[in-house]
Amino acid sequence: MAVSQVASQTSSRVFCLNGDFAGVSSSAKGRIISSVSCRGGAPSSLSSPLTVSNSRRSKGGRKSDLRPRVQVPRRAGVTIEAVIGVEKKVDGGAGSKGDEAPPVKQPGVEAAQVPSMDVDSVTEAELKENGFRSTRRTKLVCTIGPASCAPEQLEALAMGGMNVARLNMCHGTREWHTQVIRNVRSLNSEKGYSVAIMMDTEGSEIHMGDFNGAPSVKAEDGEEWIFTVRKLDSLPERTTVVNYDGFAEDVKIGDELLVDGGMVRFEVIEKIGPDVKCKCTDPGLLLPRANLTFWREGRLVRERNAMLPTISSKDWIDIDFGIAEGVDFIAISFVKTSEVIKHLKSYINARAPNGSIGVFAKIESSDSLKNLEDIIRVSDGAMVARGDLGAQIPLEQVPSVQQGIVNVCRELNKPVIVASQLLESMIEYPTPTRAEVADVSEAVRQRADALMLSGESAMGLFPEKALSVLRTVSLRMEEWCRENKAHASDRLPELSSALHDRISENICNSASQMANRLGVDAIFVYTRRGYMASLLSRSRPDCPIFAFTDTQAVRQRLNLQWGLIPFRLDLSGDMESNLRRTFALLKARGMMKKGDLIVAVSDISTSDVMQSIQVRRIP
Ligand SMILES: Nc1ncnc2c1ncn2[C@@H]1O[C@H](COP(=O)(O)OP(=O)(O)OP(=O)(O)O)[C@@H](O)[C@H]1O
Ligand SMILES: CC(=O)C(=O)O
Ligand SMILES: [K+]
Ligand SMILES: [Mg+2]
Repeated sequence: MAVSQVASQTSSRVFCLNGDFAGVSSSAKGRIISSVSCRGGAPSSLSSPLTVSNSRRSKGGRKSDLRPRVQVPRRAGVTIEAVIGVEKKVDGGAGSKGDEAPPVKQPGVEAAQVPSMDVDSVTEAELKENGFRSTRRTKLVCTIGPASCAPEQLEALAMGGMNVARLNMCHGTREWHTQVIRNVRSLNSEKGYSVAIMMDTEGSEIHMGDFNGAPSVKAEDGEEWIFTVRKLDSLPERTTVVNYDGFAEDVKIGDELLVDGGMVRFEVIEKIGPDVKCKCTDPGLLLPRANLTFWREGRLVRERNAMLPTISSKDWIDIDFGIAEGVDFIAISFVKTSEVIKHLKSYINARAPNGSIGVFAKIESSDSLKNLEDIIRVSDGAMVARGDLGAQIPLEQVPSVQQGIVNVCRELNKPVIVASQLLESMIEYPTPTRAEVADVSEAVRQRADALMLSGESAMGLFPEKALSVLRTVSLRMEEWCRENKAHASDRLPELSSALHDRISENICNSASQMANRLGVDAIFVYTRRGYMASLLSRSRPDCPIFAFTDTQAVRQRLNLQWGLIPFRLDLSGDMESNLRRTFALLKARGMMKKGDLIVAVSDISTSDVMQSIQVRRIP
């Protein structure tokens, strides 16, 4: 389809307010019909014809020293360097309504009229201290447990950069979870953090019980243990309960039982009614409710497990609890097909305002790998749950599968969390192994949206130290990637075939590319549903993305996406007014200063200019 056809079909035109924009040929002055491609052909969509010839970057801090060739003085003293927009014709008029000045208000006055712009207080402090460019792009998730549930422990994690608190419904009582949610919420409201909450379902996995309240129990080599399906109030020594009633019936003598994917191993030696006697063949620490898989003749026994529902009746009760508590994300364990995600999403939509809870698919079974694309397509994001995944597929396949899942998520524009054992040794020790640092770095280099701590923050001795390792390793690797232009040749396939979405996608890809070439300080996006913000995040630009949205739920959900700094702000339909107000508020709070250069895009369209890219210098 030719560009002109596209344009006529949508009554859209591409224009450039400032025809002298650097690098644009003079023949294109005034109207650049082809400057933003609305056509297919993914790779080329990333290489916008807008080549900016005089893009220069200074060494220190990489602040751009690009001077506008023509500065068009505009309203309220704001300098517009360039505007490139896709205009939606509403009334057949030729002019852009964007040129019509809305009522001019002084920035200071507006700031006073709009008292609040909410942004995470830790991010705000980092921005002020280190400047835009050095903010962390990779998001951090902490599993909350006995080592991190008290208000002061949660606050230490929030201060340390926790973006999302994860509650694993395998553990803890309803009261305990309610209290943790309450603690996080009060920290957010009292101290200005914006920690989101993720609920992780138990799923129909087979796991051990608790050990009379002990944090862990050692199983020694050659020891005989009883695995029982009896409901015991108090456990005799070397005994554990198994939560799955069919267990004693299903296992066979000679089967191997793997605890947490092989951290500890047992061999079945005798069946005695509801009890199964096993010998420890690989010693190690047994954690409460550790996951169990059983293997026969070198193969995982899956038939029984496969019969169990992905969402158990207990999970549905937990999900109702999550909806009632207004959690931001629900992660579903042991997803096998896309059907269960679709079903859950319609269940949630019928009970909670549309889209306010993000549904994440945990990829941790071989079934989920078979249906990976379908599952991710219908989910709001995914988790590479390497703990259980490593028990279901050979361990040596986990790294390449991880890279594959991260790639699919990026292609389909879904946030992805890399989880489990990132810093496992830090459960007990204050420093990580070199191999763990390499593993964390690799996930950052793969450009996963988020990294997750499990036992390290839930029941380890050093939750804050573990979080700080994730933070510093992420920052360093992100910097390395930028310095080495490690991702300059990344190609993303086109996401959608619907024209409106393709325009958004091309606008965002081009905006990111312009931002990189111009070396701007930040990209601003004004977005109601967060879609444009996610598209910008997907293109992984060199600078941070400030995402302004008017709903708290969207702001919380953007917390989990790479490179986004979400702000909650009342938005008007007029882009110019949004921009001026944001500049004033950010300057007043010391988060930006005169002369900073930004690229701005928007999907807010109450006026007839739908989507546009602007390059602005802060007045
Ligand atoms: N709410 C909690 N209460 C007590 N202990 C917890 C809690 N949450 C986690 N833990 C402890 O931390 C360990 C690791 O936590 P996590 O929830 O990530 O486990 P996991 O078994 O990897 O996850 P999953 O069950 O989803 O596969 C658990 O084995 C458990 O000992
Ligand atoms: C996080 C999780 O569920 C796993 O790694 O198995
Ligand atoms: K779980
Ligand atoms: Mg798991």
